[in-house]
Amino acid sequence: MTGANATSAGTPTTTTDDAPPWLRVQGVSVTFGALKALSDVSLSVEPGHIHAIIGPNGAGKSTLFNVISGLYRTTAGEVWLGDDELTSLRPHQITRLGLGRAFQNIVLPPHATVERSIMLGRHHLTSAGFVRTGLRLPSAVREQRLHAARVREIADFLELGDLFDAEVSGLSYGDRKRVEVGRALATEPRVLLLDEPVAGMNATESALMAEQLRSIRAGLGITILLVEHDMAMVMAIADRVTVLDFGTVIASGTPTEIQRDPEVIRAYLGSSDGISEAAPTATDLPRREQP
Ligand SMILES: Nc1ncnc2c1ncn2[C@@H]1O[C@H](COP(=O)(O)OP(=O)(O)OP(=O)(O)O)[C@@H](O)[C@H]1O
Repeated sequence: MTGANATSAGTPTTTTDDAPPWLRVQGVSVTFGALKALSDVSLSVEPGHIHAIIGPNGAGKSTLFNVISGLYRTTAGEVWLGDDELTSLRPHQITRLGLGRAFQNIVLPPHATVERSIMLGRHHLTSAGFVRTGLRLPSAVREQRLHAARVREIADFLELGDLFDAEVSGLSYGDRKRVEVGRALATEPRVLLLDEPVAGMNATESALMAEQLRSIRAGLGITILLVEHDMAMVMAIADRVTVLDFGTVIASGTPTEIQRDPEVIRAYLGSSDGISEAAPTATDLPRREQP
């Protein structure tokens, strides 16, 4: 597979042995009983972009992420990563193809250290089995060293180096979220899915996360697809934005285009009446609660 390589320097690098893949969602529908959570949703995520999915509560954003990462099955439609169809694959197979995901609710074991937590992301890359590792065979030891070096690089890259041996349970919320991003980066993704990366963070933590997402894109060449309710963050870092409402795509474009789109304003506010130059833009929009 492609992805980032361990180097002796502190900054991880990315191999360039093949072109970065497009992520394509084509005509995806998902139903839960009578509920249509997604209806004929299509979008393309360009390599090297930060692409945001936004929409009011219940719009289908998490369902879409769960489809892309193999946790939910589609009723119709397809998902492709480059030339690989993901639609019927299992999550670990999708991870192997280069699609990593950081979850909104942190699932890291509380007593694990930062090092152990990031290492969890490398499980599928470990070929040395339990017995070889236990016997400390040279090949297994070599492999362990490479993984350890890579984990160290990722921690340093995310400015978690000083916390390397600390237990995750003792970290601030923002640091724990960054460890979760580190775990996802350790899977060596070509495309990284981030589920509300700044939810619950204070302003300083959000600013650091935004800066690090830009670095992940620019420094590692990793495409980012994120779901986020924090509009200021989305408008500041996204190249493209896709807006979902009631399971359908109602708009797609640059942040500036999306902020002015009457359909988007209507979706968030419930009405487009009276939209004018002075009307609120999507940056100011409140969440619409589902009935
Ligand atoms: N496993 C499930 N079983 C039944 N209904 C579900 C399931 N997952 C999601 N839904 C429903 O599908 C619709 C879309 O939910 P989803 O969580 O994808 O929205 P969302 O845009 O992520 O919302 P939020 O911003 O509140 O997280 C909702 O009506 C939700 O109740």
